[in-house]
Amino acid sequence: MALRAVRSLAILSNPLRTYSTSGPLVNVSINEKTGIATATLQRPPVNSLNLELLTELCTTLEQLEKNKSRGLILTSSSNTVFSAGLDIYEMYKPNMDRYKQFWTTLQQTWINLYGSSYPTVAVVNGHAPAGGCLLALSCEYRIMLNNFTIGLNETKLGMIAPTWFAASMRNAIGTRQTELALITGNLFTTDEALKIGLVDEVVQSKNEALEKAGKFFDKFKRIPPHARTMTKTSLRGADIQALVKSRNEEMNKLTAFINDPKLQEAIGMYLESLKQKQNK
Ligand SMILES: CCCCCCCC/C=C/C=C/CC(=O)SCCNC(=O)CCNC(=O)[C@H](O)C(C)(C)COP(=O)(O)OP(=O)(O)OC[C@H]1O[C@@H](n2cnc3c(N)ncnc32)[C@H](O)[C@@H]1OP(=O)(O)O
Repeated sequence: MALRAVRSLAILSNPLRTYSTSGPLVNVSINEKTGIATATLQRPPVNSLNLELLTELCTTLEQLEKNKSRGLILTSSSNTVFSAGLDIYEMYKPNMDRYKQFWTTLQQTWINLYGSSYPTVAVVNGHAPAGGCLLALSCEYRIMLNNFTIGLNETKLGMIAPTWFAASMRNAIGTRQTELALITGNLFTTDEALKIGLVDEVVQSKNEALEKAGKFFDKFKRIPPHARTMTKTSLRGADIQALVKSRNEEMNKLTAFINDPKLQEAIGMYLESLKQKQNK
């Protein structure tokens, strides 16, 4: 908490620096006038989160923190998919060293995004199942385009959403709605998501979403950054600490979980069903 406060106070005195962390899978641009960064996921066809994409995103978030960013918009280069969630191939017959690196990077990406000192907006311009929903939930504000779906659907895949996925959803929609959403693995339509507060605004176009995102950032023009950050930390810090404490234990459980032959069979069948869908 104290460190974050010191960092936040530094924001008041340091001029904004420009920098570039763009990579092949995450394009980063900075609006020179506002200092707001836009990170665009660009891993066709569905921005599934593999180790390489997560590593780039994680590094981008670290750089934004280091450079005292004014804010971040997280969005997708696809017109139909924000992110299809974790790359299922990272969990299918995995190489265990890579699998461990993959989960460690996912955990760190979440810590960096959910706990960022700078304001964050997800412009959800397409479907956002599972890990895609997690990324959106990790931001402070979600603006979604109409006619897509969003949710933590892990139970439908025979998996369990880790506790920090659940905590991120609870932070947005409360315990009751989270329990219902998780046990049913529901994917919400945009309008349903708006109704329960899973997203904050629904818009018709990406331009409109970007305009609304600008209005969200404007709210902080007259708020001292250290007060903003400390308030966010007081609300989200416990969720982050819980993961930090249980990281190793979670990795052991995840390792045992993924090596279960029945789960591997189920994942194989799910991948097949996704392929079949394309052939129809
Ligand atoms: C404490 C310890 C215990 C806890 C245990 C925890 C256990 C582990 C927890 C797991 C958590 C998992 C979270 C996840 O994120 S799992 C991923 C879930 N994602 C999904 O179910 C989404 C699947 N995809 C879709 O529904 C659609 O693709 C959609 C996003 C709606 C886009 O549809 P469309 O535009 O029609 O595209 P296609 O379906 O045709 O897909 C195009 C190609 O992309 C491939 N694809 C899709 N999704 C994924 C994915 N997530 N990973 C890898 N690949 C994916 C799809 O197969 C097509 O491939 P191809 O062209 O080769 O046929």
